[in-house]
Amino acid sequence: MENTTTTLLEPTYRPRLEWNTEVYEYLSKAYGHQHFAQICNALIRPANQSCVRVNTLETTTAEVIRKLRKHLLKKKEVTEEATGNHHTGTTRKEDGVSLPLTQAAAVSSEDILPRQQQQQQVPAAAAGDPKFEERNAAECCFEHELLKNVVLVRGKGPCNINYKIGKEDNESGLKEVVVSRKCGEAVLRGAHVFVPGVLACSGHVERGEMVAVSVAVERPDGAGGWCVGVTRGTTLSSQHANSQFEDTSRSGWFIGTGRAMMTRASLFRETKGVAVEMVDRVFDLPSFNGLLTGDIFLQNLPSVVAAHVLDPKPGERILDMCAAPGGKTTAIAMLMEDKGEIIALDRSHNKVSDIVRLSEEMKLTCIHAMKMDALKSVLSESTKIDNCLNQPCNLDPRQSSACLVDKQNAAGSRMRKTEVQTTAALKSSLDKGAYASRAEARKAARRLKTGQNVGEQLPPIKGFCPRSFDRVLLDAPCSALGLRPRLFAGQETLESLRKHSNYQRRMLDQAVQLVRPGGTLVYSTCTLNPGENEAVVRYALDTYPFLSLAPQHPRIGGPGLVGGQDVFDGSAFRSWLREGEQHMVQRFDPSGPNDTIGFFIAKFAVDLPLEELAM
Ligand SMILES: C[S@@+](CC[C@H](N)C(=O)[O-])C[C@H]1O[C@@H](n2cnc3c(N)ncnc32)[C@H](O)[C@@H]1O
Repeated sequence: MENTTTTLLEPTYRPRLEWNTEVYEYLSKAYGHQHFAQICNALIRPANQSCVRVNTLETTTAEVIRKLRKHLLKKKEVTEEATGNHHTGTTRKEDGVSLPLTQAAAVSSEDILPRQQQQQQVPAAAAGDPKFEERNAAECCFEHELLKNVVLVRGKGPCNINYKIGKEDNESGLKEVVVSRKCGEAVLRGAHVFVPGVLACSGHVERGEMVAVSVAVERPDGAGGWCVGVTRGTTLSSQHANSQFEDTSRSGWFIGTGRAMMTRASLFRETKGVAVEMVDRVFDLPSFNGLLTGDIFLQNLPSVVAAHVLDPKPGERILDMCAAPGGKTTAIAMLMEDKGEIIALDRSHNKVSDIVRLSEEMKLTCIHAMKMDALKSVLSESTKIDNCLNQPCNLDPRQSSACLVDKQNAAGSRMRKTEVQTTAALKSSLDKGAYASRAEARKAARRLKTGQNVGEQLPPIKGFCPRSFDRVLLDAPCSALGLRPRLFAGQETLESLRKHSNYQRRMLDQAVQLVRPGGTLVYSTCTLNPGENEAVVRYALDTYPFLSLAPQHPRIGGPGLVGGQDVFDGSAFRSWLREGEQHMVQRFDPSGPNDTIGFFIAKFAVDLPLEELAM
């Protein structure tokens, strides 16, 4: 395996995005070399605005904006106090966007402004003027022009950070903490450094001491693989000092400075807690941790769009096939005003708990989370006959709720905590005329009444009747190559991309069966790979003639890719969209004007299968 690197040169943020060479060539060809280079440059940085979805059932967008603006003003005061940086009277132009003063203010006058970036003088009267600051907070936090339940909060970056604070008598400047890639990506999104994320640290770091924070990212190991180069517990010696990291071959990337919250020894002894509280960041995005819990949810804009595109209506029955942690599920529930039923599946037990927790936090009651393999979510003919009180489940898709069954296996199933929700789903489904035995119905009702849920036996839900949902969302597991910030992309090979694509087709095979005629199926991913996007749409349209692409509202993303590409040694030519189809899908380009993650949405209208129309 060979590896390929794409480099972005910034004064102190010099990420190099590593790719498997074949994947790099495949994507470069798909997008064109220049466009793909732009995409890579966008991937290594976070989007410069955070997207907050409002729980409109509990509060209003205006109220959230008011509270967030207040929070931003307070945060600015705290940051200035911590850094000792007050208004410098200069503003900067970053990436062609002129930033308001507050966005540039966290960088001291000593910091180098990015090369070739414009400086402007700002009237001194503005400095510290509360009205001016309020106006800036207002400009940084506003309602999305198309999505009334979305608030955008602007950040800033990349900023140059002064790593040599107090260096007069100490040439190497700050001591250093090196964190894992996952931790680094979280810090770039606005988090602090938590103990498990710390890999290495300079000797003799004391509590309260300022440190430079870098990320250890995989590099080619010379044998076709990758290595990180730092193991947990490493003591950084003077040869690791930050000045050494400033050449492009360094193993870590600077992402900011912060205050150590514990000594070096505690950093590696403790198992949890904040290790470094970030003070100055290369990308300064507001942290929403613990803020307005239950009233807001931090979510990527395209994910909110996907929920809107599904267009769920109050009272409908929706299936979210791959739902954890529940971001889109809860967005759908709010659009349904919490009326109707959403079955939210995930194959991971722990992740189902996340859906339950989020639903409870947002006070949503129409969501029934359950552990199920979406690849086996359609009941087979034999199971239907055995378990649906001998009634055909698909006579009236609007009535045919979950077929809650398999008596044979019921005895062996021990219920776990999160399956409390499943019991609720069972009762709810029964209330709505689901097909299950009377004995099971009585048992489920008794369990709910007596509160004897945990530890009790529960008949496992084996699947759903064909055509039993008004709408299905398949937010498929994917290579996630659109997620940002992404500091490493080398884990995917052509072979792994092919596997994702095949998995998605198998899921889609299930999804199409579960939508009622006249219903809607939405397919989405957070990857850039056309093999998991346009090629899956092509497969769906070619395999199921009763599917057609449906218009999407709102339309915020760009068009899909037309044509195809011969990959996988020429053994499989993957066709994408045909001319005219590209405007029916939405593709979110990380390097595009919306500055979002890479994302893809296709919406299908489901008609009656042709053979049934002929009957
Ligand atoms: C892209 S994530 C879903 C994100 C979610 N829709 C949201 O908006 O929060 C894909 C999810 O699919 C789940 N998954 C993968 N294979 C699955 C399967 N066979 N059945 C059910 N869930 C599956 C994964 O556990 C993962 O949580």
